[in-house]
Amino acid sequence: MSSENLILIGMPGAGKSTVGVILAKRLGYHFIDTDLLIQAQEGCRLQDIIDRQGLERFRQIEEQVLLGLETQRTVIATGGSVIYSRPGIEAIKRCGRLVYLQVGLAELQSRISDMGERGLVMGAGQSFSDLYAERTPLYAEHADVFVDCTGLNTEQVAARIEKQVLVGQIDRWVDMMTEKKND
Ligand SMILES: Nc1ncnc2c1ncn2[C@@H]1O[C@H](COP(=O)(O)OP(=O)(O)O)[C@@H](O)[C@H]1O
Ligand SMILES: O=C(O)C1=C[C@@H](OP(=O)(O)O)[C@@H](O)[C@H](O)C1
Ligand SMILES: [Mg+2]
Repeated sequence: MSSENLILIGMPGAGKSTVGVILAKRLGYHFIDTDLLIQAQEGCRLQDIIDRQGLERFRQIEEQVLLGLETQRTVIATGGSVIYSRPGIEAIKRCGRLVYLQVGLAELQSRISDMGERGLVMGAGQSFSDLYAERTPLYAEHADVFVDCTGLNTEQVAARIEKQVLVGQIDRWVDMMTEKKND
């Protein structure tokens, strides 16, 4: 594994926080969760920020935390709403590879029981399935690695990410060597 960071993206409930820490242990990497960085900085829960200061302010705070990331050899679990910030996405792209945890809508819904307390960045009148439809193409647009998590437990997802990231690195190395040979 190289020294770059691995950044987990995807819908709320996809397993970014849970799998992230398992993956970090497997790789011997550090682990950070940008949601926890926000909570530590603001001294309250995400839901409290949204309730007291609104969605727009939450998004600004999240963007500022993404822009301030300075880590190496770290698995970074992001919040599902990072995808709305162009500068935020550019910042995390500079940090490492974006790994998209793909989980179907029904599976996500079965995992998220605390929708009203989870602090989701969701417009008035928007349903979870609206959010899924809106965001899925955005995650896909920015992902470097796509991980199909269907039917896998957390350990299996972590193992799949590790394998796919490694294969991606070998592919990139082979491409580089081929380009050099053809120069
Ligand atoms: N692969 C999985 N299989 C079953 N449950 C999972 C899996 N990944 C995560 N979960 C569960 O789904 C819920 C949301 O996981 P979490 O890591 O908080 O997701 P995220 O950080 O992407 O919002 C948690 O209860 C977690 O235990
Ligand atoms: O997708 C969202 O709108 C959000 C997801 C949360 O993180 P998880 O994706 O880890 O649940 C958290 O960042 C915030 O409450 C907003
Ligand atoms: Mg999370």
